[in-house]
Amino acid sequence: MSEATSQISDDRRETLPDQGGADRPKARSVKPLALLWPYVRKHLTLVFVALFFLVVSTVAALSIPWLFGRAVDAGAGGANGAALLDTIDQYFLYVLLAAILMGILSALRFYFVSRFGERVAADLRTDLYAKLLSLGPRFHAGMRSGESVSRLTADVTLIEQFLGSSASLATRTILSTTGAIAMMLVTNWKLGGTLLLMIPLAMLPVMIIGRIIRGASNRAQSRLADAGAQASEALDAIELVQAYGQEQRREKSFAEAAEAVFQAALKRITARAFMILAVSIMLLGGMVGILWLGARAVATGQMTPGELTQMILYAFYAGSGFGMLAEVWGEVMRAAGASDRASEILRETPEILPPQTALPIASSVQGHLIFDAVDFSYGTDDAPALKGFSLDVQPGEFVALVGPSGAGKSTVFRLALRLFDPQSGHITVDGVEAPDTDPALWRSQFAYAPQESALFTGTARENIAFGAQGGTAPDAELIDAARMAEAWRFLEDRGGLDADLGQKGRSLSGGQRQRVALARALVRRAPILLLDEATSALDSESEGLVQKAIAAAAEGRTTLVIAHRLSTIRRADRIIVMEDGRIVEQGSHDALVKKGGLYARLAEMQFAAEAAE
Ligand SMILES: Nc1ncnc2c1ncn2[C@@H]1O[C@H](COP(=O)(O)OP(=O)(O)OP(=O)(O)O)[C@@H](O)[C@H]1O
Repeated sequence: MSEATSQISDDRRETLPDQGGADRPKARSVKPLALLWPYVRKHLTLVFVALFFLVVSTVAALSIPWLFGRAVDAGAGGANGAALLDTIDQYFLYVLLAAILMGILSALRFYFVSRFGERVAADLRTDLYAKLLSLGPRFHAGMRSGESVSRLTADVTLIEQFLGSSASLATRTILSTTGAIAMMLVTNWKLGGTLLLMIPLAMLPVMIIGRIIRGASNRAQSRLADAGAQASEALDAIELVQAYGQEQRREKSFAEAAEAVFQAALKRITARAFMILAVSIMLLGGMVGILWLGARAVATGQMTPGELTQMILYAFYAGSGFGMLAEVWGEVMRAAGASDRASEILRETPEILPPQTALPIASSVQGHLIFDAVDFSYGTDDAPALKGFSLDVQPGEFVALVGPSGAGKSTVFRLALRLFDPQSGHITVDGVEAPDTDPALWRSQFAYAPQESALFTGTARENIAFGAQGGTAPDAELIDAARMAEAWRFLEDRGGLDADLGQKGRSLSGGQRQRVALARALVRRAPILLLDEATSALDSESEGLVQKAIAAAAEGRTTLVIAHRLSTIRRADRIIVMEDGRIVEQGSHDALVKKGGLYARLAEMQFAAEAAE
């Protein structure tokens, strides 16, 4: 086959191991590719070097048929004996040199083009992830689960394949096809012209079948992705699946998906078989046709045998070039779709940004947290989650937030942490208003322990140090925090700070996870502690330990707890009872019980059993 095709298969092999993104939607135009320009511009030198080798290697490739033709003509040129052999040797030496040169240039081209693709992909991935991390929960809630990760991985892989392979392949194919066509016309315009008219005709069935194959491939890919998602969801919740005896149903639906993948693949295979048939017939038929027309032209003296040889070789270049362009086009459009999706994220601006001139928060912070007439709703169409919410938490005070589900307790925390900003009202720490300071500095005043004590896969050290300002702290501090949080004893048994907590901390019990999460909050040494107490029942020993840990954590800090346990609530200096986004009652446990309002009712229902123990 022609040089172009063998180079293509080399590049294809390079991209084969990573087929990520084959099921990602294509764009309708190539326009979104322009969005990659800032990344391309950063590496212009690399682009020019790659382009240089691309052009010269293509020219070298195009010279080979011509040299062949000359060699053949030299052989048929009437000279004889030693002179003929000399000429043949000479021409074949040229061909050999051109082939070696082409090999070297192609290798250099491949190196620089691929390096460029990988470079841009790495930059783009880093930027995308940084942007994703900077965007608030509102943005992430609006994204389908897994979609952000797909953009980070599958879409960037498509872009990488485009820049590191398809773009170069397309440019090279356009160059070599145009060159081959020009050379065909130069060699013999009559025969060249006839062949040129035939190429598109011959390509038509290939293109049609190619389209069918691509459609079938895409369907198979998306079926496979569906089946994969289904399988990973079930395997993730394997305990639930087995507990509910859902194995067979899950198996059946996966088997259906697997069958659908097979059916889609069968269509693709059938179309491909026809493609092989069509291509073989056309290739052989085309060759016979060229030879036939060529033989006649040589016989009538319109062409030399060398010119015929070179014509055949150029026709192969042009033919495979057309085929390749049709195939590469799909990849170009897919990459355009990928860059559209990637740039959609890059164009987003975080809701909460530092102000032009950020006010500092005094280093000797007291932890005086004030909510003043705060109104907030999550979306423009959503009912307000907080309505005229005012709360003044004194430095060192321990405040318990209680109220029915959906009352707005977690929302108070989210606003305190500036994950969202309120539509109206003010939130201040030690007199500094939230929007006047850098969000990172603002958040460094808070330590937060969520209800679902989310831990990361890794060691106790990594998980506790996650809370430290700057993300690292000496081991001694981590151990202190773990001790205070009543987590050290069980961690010590598992190897101390090096204890592997398993995937997302799953090798720990609920109560243990909570205490590690508390240790993580404690190591932060922040003046304000936000604690979302776990609702799940703990055995009385764990409960006692968690209570001790909370007491230690609250020591010397302003503490807000979304409280579900009577023991925590009793400890509170003040209980804030919320309902429907407002504070409806506040005071001490005894005073509120006496009042006989919402708190008294909640306490009766929720804490009766607990109090009885
Ligand atoms: N991300 C969100 N988008 C839209 N609405 C939300 C979002 N989070 C919470 N809400 C709504 O805001 C209101 C207050 O929710 P919030 O989570 O603050 O309640 P809560 O008192 O913490 O409840 P629970 O005790 O069940 O955790 C609810 O009506 C809830 O449906």
